[in-house]
Amino acid sequence: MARNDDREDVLLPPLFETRTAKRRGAYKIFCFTIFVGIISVWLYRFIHFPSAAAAAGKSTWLTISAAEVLFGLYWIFTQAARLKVVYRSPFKHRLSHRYEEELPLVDVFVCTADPTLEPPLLVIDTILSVMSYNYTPEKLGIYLSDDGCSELTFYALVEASEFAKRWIPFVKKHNVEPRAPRVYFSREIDSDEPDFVHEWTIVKDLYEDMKSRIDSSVANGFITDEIKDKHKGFLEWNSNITKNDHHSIVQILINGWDPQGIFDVDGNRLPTLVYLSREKRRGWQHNFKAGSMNALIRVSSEITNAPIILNLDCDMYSNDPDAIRDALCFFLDENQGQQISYVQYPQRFSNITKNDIYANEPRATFQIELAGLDGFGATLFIGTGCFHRRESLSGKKFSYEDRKIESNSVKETKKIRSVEELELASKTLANCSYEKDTLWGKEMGLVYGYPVEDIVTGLTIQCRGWKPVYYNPTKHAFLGIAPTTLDVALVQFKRWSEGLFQIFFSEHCPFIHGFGKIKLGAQMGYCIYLLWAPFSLPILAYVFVPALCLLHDVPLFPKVSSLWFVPFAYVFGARTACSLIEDLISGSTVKGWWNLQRMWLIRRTTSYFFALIDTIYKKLGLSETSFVLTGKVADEDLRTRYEDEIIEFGSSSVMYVIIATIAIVNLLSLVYGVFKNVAFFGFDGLIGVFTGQMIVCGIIVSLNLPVYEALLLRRDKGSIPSSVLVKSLVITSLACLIPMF
Ligand SMILES: O=c1ccn([C@@H]2O[C@H](COP(=O)(O)OP(=O)(O)O[C@H]3O[C@H](CO)[C@@H](O)[C@H](O)[C@H]3O)[C@@H](O)[C@H]2O)c(=O)[nH]1
Ligand SMILES: [Mn+2]
Repeated sequence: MARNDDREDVLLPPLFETRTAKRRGAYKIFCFTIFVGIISVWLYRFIHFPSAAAAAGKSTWLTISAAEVLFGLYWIFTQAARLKVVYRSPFKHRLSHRYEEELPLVDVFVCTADPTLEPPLLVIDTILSVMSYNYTPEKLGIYLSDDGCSELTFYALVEASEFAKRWIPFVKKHNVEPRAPRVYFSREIDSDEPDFVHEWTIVKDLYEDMKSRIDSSVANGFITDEIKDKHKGFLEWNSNITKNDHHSIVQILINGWDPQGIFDVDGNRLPTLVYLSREKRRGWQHNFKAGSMNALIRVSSEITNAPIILNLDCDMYSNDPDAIRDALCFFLDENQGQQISYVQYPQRFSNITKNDIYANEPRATFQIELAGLDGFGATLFIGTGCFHRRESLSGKKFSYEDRKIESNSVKETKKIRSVEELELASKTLANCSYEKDTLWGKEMGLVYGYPVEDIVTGLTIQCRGWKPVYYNPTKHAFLGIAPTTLDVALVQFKRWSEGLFQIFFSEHCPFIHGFGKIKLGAQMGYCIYLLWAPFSLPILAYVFVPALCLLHDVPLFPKVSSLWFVPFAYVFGARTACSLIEDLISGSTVKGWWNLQRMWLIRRTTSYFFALIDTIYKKLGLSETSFVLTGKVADEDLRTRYEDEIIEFGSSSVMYVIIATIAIVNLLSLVYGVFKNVAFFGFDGLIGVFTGQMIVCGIIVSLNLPVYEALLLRRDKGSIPSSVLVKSLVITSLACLIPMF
């Protein structure tokens, strides 16, 4: 990104603006009142510690007090992310005006790993959407990394490179969106102008033809010889190749700089398009997505070497053809741009239902928390939808001195080397042995050793002095596919919470690694996420202890008439109201908020808890890090239920046993508590010494209504199998026998 030094930088209006959220003063006062409430709760627990003669047991009291102390501390962390919320807005017209001719090269990395879970058609939809950016094609390099080493995926990419010749001129001429053909053609035609309709029909037919060719290859599971003859790339595959054992494959499908190269039907150039499948061998660590990103960084440096890199998961199509320009406003801003290492967009999805049944798009997190971390210069890197400065991704420390080294021209060597030479040279860079005894995965590229390579990499980049930014535009820049079953959603959260907790427990712990390098607020902000797994314990305590104590007539909370009841009620009420308001102003619905509360309860008691256990296992060396891929396809029957917002259980996962047990224990206690207390004391019983526990059970029961339904009423494939019901009834009976002391 060469800067023209003749320009009077200081006089130029900035390319982006940063606004700090207003009314933070009032919020701080409100926070303070909650804080006082929390302290009072702690104080109550301390002062009223049961004496030997008291009805309440010491251990239960201790457990619940510990849970409350942890909740309070966690709440403090969440407030760190709310102290300085900032919003960014780029000015892309200024960018075009000032830099149009000298805009930098941009490389786009798309990662895929499995042709079944991530169907090739889905992958090329993403590829085609980024190929059609409103950006000079010569300046775009698109790379697909295929960790599945699948001939089918490669074939789909070959087809896409052909289809692009028709697709790109069509979308650019008519300015249609979204530029992902699968999504675009699944919608109604958006104009009745004859010329357009004509062209639309032609392109759609081409798309349908391509789709059926790809679909039938996928259905066959192999590529016919007739197809194989059409591209030399297929020669790379032989019968010995498996997903986990194969040589490096690099195929440059479109060489965007070759004068005799490939042009679209209007005679315009097409972006460079490269297929990569890094070498895999038994006995070598492949490091999941981080490994593939690092291979991409090296291979692309040999071919296009763009100073800016956009990285996307294979299901994240580009929904805004101008997204590159928005992002460049940050990097090219004369005053602040130099220190910006990456521009992260929130992870949005195309298949979210109105009330987001699995809470896949946590609105307040996107709108407030991540923006709050940005305020501390600690924007999280969340793995996809992120523009990077190649330098910062390659391990460089930020310094003001050597800031003018970036280039915006195609690597000189590239122009004199043939495609074959380039392919040969880059293959070596994707070999297993290449990284041996190097700093890759440690100080260079994405960091290895964690299933959440993104968060830890972002943290190390910040610790090297860079200041990433978070940008949350109204028009979603990228749209992915969110899990549509509870199982998949919970497994995903298990991977995340496990990976996050591993970071906390490693040399990369923000308090250690970030000490003196990032702000304290940022370190605390990171912990909101890194501590998900251990925070399953206080929640588990809170869903079981009050309920079981109620069953055993052991009181845990102050009487309603006591003054001590006030802090409990206030902290709970104020926090609930606050989270509801935050979600509503961030665009959620009341039902969406309620669904989020249910998902929090479920995740914390299942995914996070299992993650905690597995982390301990790993620390003891009993198991290895794994990466369970998130499925991106759903069958018809399931899709209808998803669209109707009915939770899909449909397996007998142990996680469901926990969910069902919690639901049953609390229902039982609530019924017992209400009957017993009303029977003895009438209305006074309802507002007596057990009120607090009845409220806790009541809330858990109401969050679990869909669980009872799935356990008892539903008969569809998504209901909870009766084996789960039986197991949880057994556990419930045992739990009820535990003495509460
Ligand atoms: O060995 C692997 C495993 C995964 N992937 C790719 O990584 C991406 C993310 O995998 P997915 O199964 O979709 O996981 P998600 O939970 O949806 O991913 C989120 O969480 C990951 C970290 O756990 C981040 O890497 C992702 O960017 C982020 O979207 C996909 O494109 C995969 O193809 C690889 O390339 N190689
Ligand atoms: Mn994903």
